[in-house]
Amino acid sequence: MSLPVPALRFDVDAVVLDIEGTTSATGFVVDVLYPYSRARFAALLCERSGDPEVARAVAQVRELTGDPHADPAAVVKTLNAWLDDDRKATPLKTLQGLIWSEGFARGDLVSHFYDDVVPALRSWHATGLRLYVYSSGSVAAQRAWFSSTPEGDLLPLVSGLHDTENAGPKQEPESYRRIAESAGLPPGRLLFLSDRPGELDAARAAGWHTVGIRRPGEPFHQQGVGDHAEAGTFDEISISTTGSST
Ligand SMILES: CSCCC(=O)C(=O)COP(=O)(O)O
Ligand SMILES: [Mg+2]
Repeated sequence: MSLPVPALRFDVDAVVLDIEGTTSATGFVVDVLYPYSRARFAALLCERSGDPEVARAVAQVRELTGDPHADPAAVVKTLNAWLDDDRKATPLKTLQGLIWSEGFARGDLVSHFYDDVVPALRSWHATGLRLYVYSSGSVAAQRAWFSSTPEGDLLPLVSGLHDTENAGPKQEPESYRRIAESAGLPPGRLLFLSDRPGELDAARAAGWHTVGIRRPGEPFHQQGVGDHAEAGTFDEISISTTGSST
């Protein structure tokens, strides 16, 4: 009996991965990580207000809310409201990243990956394909996420981490151009995997290949991924790398 042949085939040099809804369950992020950060915002702002990253994020919250004098309690209230809406605001993600990376380092947290993801990442990496992450979660959060997985440290598989701070918003083509430039690759040599059609549209507008990942139970599963190629799991995607860009 022969194995099923993946329907989607690409020749690229790099795959760029979204996390929530793509490599990993939104439910895990919302049910495990969000409460963990919610319980610690007040202490972080109170005890580490002098930390430059905390101070910068607080200043960004004040700017975004148009309230330059918001006190720590008001800032925490805003952060919690953004959490309730799963709003991907950069200062929220910065502060969550600080809290989560300490939680992962302490062993309180272990990340989640769908079953098909880690074998695919290992096998793609083994063929010479470069793997990058582009997530609304901060670079600090991504580093902790890939370091502390149920299958050990996966960070050595990853060539670079991108977030809304170093690349820009995920729904803007310019962000994808920035990532391609930092990887030193032409846009046609990059493949982006994401669950969100707006992100896939932006990547395609920048000249990238795209596959929408539609997993049952994920928030974007019903809506679909527009006219992008789609896969239910990473097993359905076959990637070769001829290195033709070098
Ligand atoms: C390790 S990142 C935690 C998840 C998160 O906070 C997030 O916003 C993920 O968004 P994505 O862009 O990966 O869908
Ligand atoms: Mg996502």
